Amino acid sequence: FAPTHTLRRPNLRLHSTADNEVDCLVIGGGISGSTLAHNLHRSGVNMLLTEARDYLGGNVKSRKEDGFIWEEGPNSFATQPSIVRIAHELNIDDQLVFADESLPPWVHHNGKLHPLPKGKGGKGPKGQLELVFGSNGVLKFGLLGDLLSIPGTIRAGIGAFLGHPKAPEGKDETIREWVTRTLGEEVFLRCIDPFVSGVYAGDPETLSMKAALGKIARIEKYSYDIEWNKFGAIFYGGLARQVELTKERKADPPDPSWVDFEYGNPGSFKEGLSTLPNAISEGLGQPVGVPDFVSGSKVRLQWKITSLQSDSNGGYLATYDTPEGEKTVKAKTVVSTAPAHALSEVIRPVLPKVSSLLESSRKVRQQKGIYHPPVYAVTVAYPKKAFKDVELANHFGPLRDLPGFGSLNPRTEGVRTLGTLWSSSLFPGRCPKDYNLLLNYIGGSRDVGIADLSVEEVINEVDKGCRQVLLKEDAPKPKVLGAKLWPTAIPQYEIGHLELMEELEREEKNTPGLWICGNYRSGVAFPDCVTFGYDHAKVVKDFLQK
Ligand SMILES: Cc1cc2nc3c(=O)[nH]c(=O)nc-3n(C[C@H](O)[C@H](O)[C@H](O)COP(=O)(O)OP(=O)(O)OC[C@H]3O[C@@H](n4cnc5c(N)ncnc54)[C@H](O)[C@@H]3O)c2cc1C
Ligand SMILES: C=Cc1c2[nH]c(c1C)Cc1[nH]c(c(CCC(=O)O)c1C)Cc1[nH]c(c(C)c1CCC(=O)O)Cc1[nH]c(c(C)c1C=C)C2
Repeated sequence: FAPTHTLRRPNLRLHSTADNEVDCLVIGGGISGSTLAHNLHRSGVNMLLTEARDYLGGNVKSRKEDGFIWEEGPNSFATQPSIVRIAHELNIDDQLVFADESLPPWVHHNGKLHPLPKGKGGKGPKGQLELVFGSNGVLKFGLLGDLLSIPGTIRAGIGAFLGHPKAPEGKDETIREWVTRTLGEEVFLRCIDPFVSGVYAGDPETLSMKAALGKIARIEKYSYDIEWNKFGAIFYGGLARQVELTKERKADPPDPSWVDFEYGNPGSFKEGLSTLPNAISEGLGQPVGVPDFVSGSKVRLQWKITSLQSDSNGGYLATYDTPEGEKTVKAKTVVSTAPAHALSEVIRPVLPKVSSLLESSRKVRQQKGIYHPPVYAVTVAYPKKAFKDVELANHFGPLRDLPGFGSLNPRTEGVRTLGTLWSSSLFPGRCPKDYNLLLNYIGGSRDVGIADLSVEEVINEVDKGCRQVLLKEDAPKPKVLGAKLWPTAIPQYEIGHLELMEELEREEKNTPGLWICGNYRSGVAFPDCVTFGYDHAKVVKDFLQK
């Protein structure tokens, strides 16, 4: 094929042949890229998966040591069919573990823990209105302990059952604006603010409601769509969403050969989430723990893409920095799943406009691009006897048993840690019996200074937070298992995000066979990434067949 070179890169090597030639090149071996590669390979596409790090999984990284199993990145997934399907295909379905569905998330308020409502089987809090969003966009109504005051409950009740002011025409509302308009300030501060921390580590004053919590934002539209409700009372929208969801699930039921699962139930694998990318790696011919070139493998580790250009045959030529020096790959189609901030320079030759749209997609705030704040994941263990001697509300039992998903700290409560996952309560075998294992997330959009602290300082902050919420005053120092900084952790779907994505889609039409994807486009949740891998493989296959 014809040599490719541009004036912008005078030092570019001229290639008479590429080191590899494939039908589909996948850039980035996180959960999005590896599941895509698995599906492409399975459907017979000649593909290559390239990853800058020395392992597959991206920010999914499970560790095991001294009788403890813990996660450095995501903790669990809300189970969806795409996960059960891929586990079945990879023959790791016997490794799947699901948490007890009735374990609620708790919110720390006024020195006490308050349970948030859970789906079926939960011991529903008693006393006040329960009004909480599930991430699938279903509003759960019921009774909510004493987390809300009586005026707060009345305000939420009016918004939920009677109606609320309409959104200003055409405005991209922030999460804070949307929630205070529909349900009031108190629901925002005590329920939604911590929920936003627990998903985006984000700032509800800059996140776009439609972009970040689109499924929930749509319940307002559903409520207006219902003829007999003219005031937007979102309860009816919640019902409409539930009906829609039930229809969707009936239309596409799980395969009878898959293991039984409950939609949305927190899940993982016995040895942690890395089980999935590890199984994909093995399936693609790259043994786990071997970062070097393996003959016949469909994976290249430690390959960092530096440039992507069009070639004269309508395909693409990718250049990589690798341990063996510069390498090139010629591909009919290319899918990038690398983070936006890693990609903007790479795609400048093919998509200059998208390149500048994504230009500042990193740690700097208030610029173009997609903001990715830093988050520390700190795993610590304390002996069970170090936990406060208190009984939890709603007959959940003693705090030391940690009967829950975890605890969230609203920004109003003076605890720096955003939230603590009660890892050893969720899945079996995560730590010795006399310990509780806690995964703490600290930092995020509202606390970017966390990245400037020393590891010891971060661990001290986490220990202090655990003492404020969970531990006795005389609790011993924790056993620290891991403290991992993700400098650009989770893409923030801020005001203007949807417009940016629309522009990306328009520009992408100029480069057939090249797709710029990732968790900043198809959703940040682990199951969203797995579903993307399944859906996008079909898009690539269709394109290649045409
Ligand atoms: C701390 C944390 C906790 C989370 N908790 C949860 C949770 O509990 N549940 C949940 O559902 N979701 C959670 N998430 C979100 C979810 O884990 C992520 O959205 C998901 O793992 C992203 O996968 P990805 O493949 O899209 O991106 P990534 O994992 O970022 O993968 C992108 C890959 O591209 C590679 N790359 C970068 N530059 C280049 C280059 N130049 N050349 C080649 N490769 C390159 C990177 O090394 C990386 O492996 C969490 C995320 C974080 C950070
Ligand atoms: C406090 C900080 C964080 C906690 N988790 C995350 C952060 C930043 C990251 C995260 N957690 C979830 C997602 C996916 C979102 C989705 O749409 O499903 C992300 C990006 C999952 C999640 N987190 C909470 C719930 C209820 C869920 C969905 C269920 C599941 O995946 O099993 C709430 C929650 N997050 C954290 C805590 C301590 C907590 C509740 C107590 C930590």
